Formats: sequence, structure tokens, C-alpha cells
Amino acid sequence: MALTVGLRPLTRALLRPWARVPGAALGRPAAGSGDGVRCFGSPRVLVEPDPAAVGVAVMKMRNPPVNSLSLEFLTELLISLEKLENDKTFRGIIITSDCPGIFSAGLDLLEMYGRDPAHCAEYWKAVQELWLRVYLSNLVVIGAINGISPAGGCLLSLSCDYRVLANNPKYAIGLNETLLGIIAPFWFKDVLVNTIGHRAAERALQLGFLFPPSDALQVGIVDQVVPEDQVQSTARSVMAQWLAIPDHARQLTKNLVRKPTADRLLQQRDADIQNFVRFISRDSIQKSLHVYLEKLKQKKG
Ligand SMILES: CC/C=C\C/C=C\C/C=C/CCC/C=C/C(=O)SCCNC(=O)CCNC(=O)[C@H](O)C(C)(C)COP(=O)(O)OP(=O)(O)OC[C@H]1O[C@@H](n2cnc3c(N)ncnc32)[C@H](O)[C@@H]1OP(=O)(O)O
Repeated sequence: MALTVGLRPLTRALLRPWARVPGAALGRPAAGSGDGVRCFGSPRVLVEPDPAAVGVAVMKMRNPPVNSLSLEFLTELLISLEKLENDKTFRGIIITSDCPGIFSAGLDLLEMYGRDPAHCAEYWKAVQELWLRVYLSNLVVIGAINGISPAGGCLLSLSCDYRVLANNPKYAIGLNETLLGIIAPFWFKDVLVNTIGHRAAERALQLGFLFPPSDALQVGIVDQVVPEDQVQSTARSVMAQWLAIPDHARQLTKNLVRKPTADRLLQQRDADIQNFVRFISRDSIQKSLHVYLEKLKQKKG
């Protein structure tokens, strides 16, 4: 899937061979990777082969303070995912967070507030790309959700094949866009409907539900809820179960199930980008984003 077509110089520069990142070349321990484990990645994404599971990589999101999906962060995630897809030694990825208490705060609001249409278009293209890359990945992708996961963070989780959520009442998950005065795009909606059903999705989307773990399990937005210190080990054991299936058969089946949903976006990516730019540029929407960003600041007292 072409990554750099139509992206501006900034993003193409970020997509340059990731090995440019000091100490993060495949085979050399990246800064802070501790015991020399062979890993790679970039400033905001650390990818470590799982020492206890052959063919499994753990992708740690580390864009403090809240793993908000900025353009740079999206680009680094895309680069890491592409490298894993192209490295045939890997069959599965566990996606998790290195930011305490937060899986991902979703799309970076500052990429959509006060930005020109060209930037919004570039940003939305990267958001589309991340979803398509995860949702259609040939790898087994398991979300080890160790923090709160609103909106874009929920979409990332829903795009995994399986979701393990830590049993901490603060770690709510959901597509809460209406609480911000915006809406979830059709492909966010489609993934939620596919996961929890039409009526539950309709209600959750309109009310901007953020489901605490027990409710998230009950409605089906996550597959398992476990004590916080068992999230990674549970993700690893589920991965082993999924990797026991022959890759080719599993990949063809995943594609059979997911391609119709992905095609709805693939067939209208440019129109979706234009719709997003028109929508997000509305004065009323910019005002909503401003009010929401102010609320976040006031919350800190
Ligand atoms: C007709 C329609 C046609 C077409 C429509 C087509 C498309 C429309 C599509 C529009 C876009 C929709 C899709 C949007 C998806 C999204 O993801 S929007 C983002 C949603 N995210 C949230 O609501 C989460 C907001 N954040 C929080 O609730 C909290 O920060 C937290 C619970 C995640 C963490 O709380 P704390 O630990 O207390 O941390 P703080 O709140 O103090 O935050 C620290 C710091 O980070 C900043 N920040 C937090 N979240 C974001 C974010 N998402 N983006 C940018 N920045 C964020 C926060 O402001 C603080 O900043 P500082 O004050 O420290 O500078």
C-alpha cells in the first residue's frame, strides 16, 4: 500500500528510512531498550521482539503525555508497522502503551484545530492510512490495552484482531466524538457496528459512550478484561492461540471478513478527505474543538 503518495515533504521526510533514528536500527539496541534486546523503532514507537514468543513483536506507543495521534506519531507508527509487515520473521504484533494509564488519547486535537485545509488533508490521509494498515494487516494484531482509550484510541483498539483490557475503572474505551461536538466518520462507525452490533453502536456513538472495563466486556467492545499486571501475559497467550492457525488460512479469512468494510473507505479516500476538511474547517466545529481544549486545560486547575 503506497505510503508516501500525495504526502507533503514533511511527512515524506519522516518516512525516510527509519534507521536514521540514532541507535534504533534493526539489530542494535535502541536507546533505553535495556538488556540489549534486538529491537527497532523511533523516538515515539519502540518495537521489541517478544523474548518469550518467537515471531511476535511488542509495539510500545510512547508519545507522552497521552499518546495523542499527532502526524509525526502516526508516521512513526506507519513506518514501524510497514517494517514488521515486510519482516517475514514476524507473524504477530502486540500493540500497547508506554504512557502510564493511557493507551491513546485519540487523534491529536491540535492537528485539527486552527490548521489550514492542506494540513488537515495531509493529517486525515495519515489517519486513514493507520487504520487501513492495522485493520488489514496480515499479522495477528492484539491490543494490550493498558490505559484509557477514547475516540481514535478506541479505533486503534477496534482495528486489532483481539482486545485485552486492564481491569481499571479509569480505563474507559469508546468513540466519544459527540462529546467534543464532532462526529465519528463512517469507517469508525462501521468498525464499531461490526464489533458490538448496530443498535449498541448507534446508541454508543450518539451518546459518546466511554465504557468502563466491565461494560466494555459486556457490550463486546473488548474481548477480555484482566488484572492490570496480566494484560501483557494474557495478550501473549492469546497470540499463541491465534498463531497456531496456519497463516495463509487465517489471513484469507481475515481479509474475507474485513475487506468489504475497508473497501468502503478505499473506494472513496479522496472524497472522505475532502469531507473531513470541509467538516473540521466549519466555524462551529472549530469552536467546539476550542471549547473542548479549554476544558482539558481547566481540568488541570
Ligand atoms: C457531516 C459530516 C461529514 C464528514 C465528517 C467526516 C469526518 C469528521 C471527523 C472528525 C474527527 C473525528 C474523529 C476524532 C477522533 C478523536 O480521537 S478526537 C480526540 C478525542 N480524545 C479525547 O476526547 C481525549 C481527550 N483527553 C482526555 O480526556 C484526557 O487528556 C485523558 C483522559 C486522555 C488524560 O487525562 P490526564 O492524564 O489528566 O491528562 P491531561 O488531560 O492533563 O492531558 C495532558 C496533556 O495532553 C493534552 N491532550 C489530551 N488529549 C489530547 C488530544 N486528544 N489531543 C491533543 N492534546 C491532548 C492535554 O490538553 C494536556 O495538554 P497540556 O495542558 O499539558 O499542554
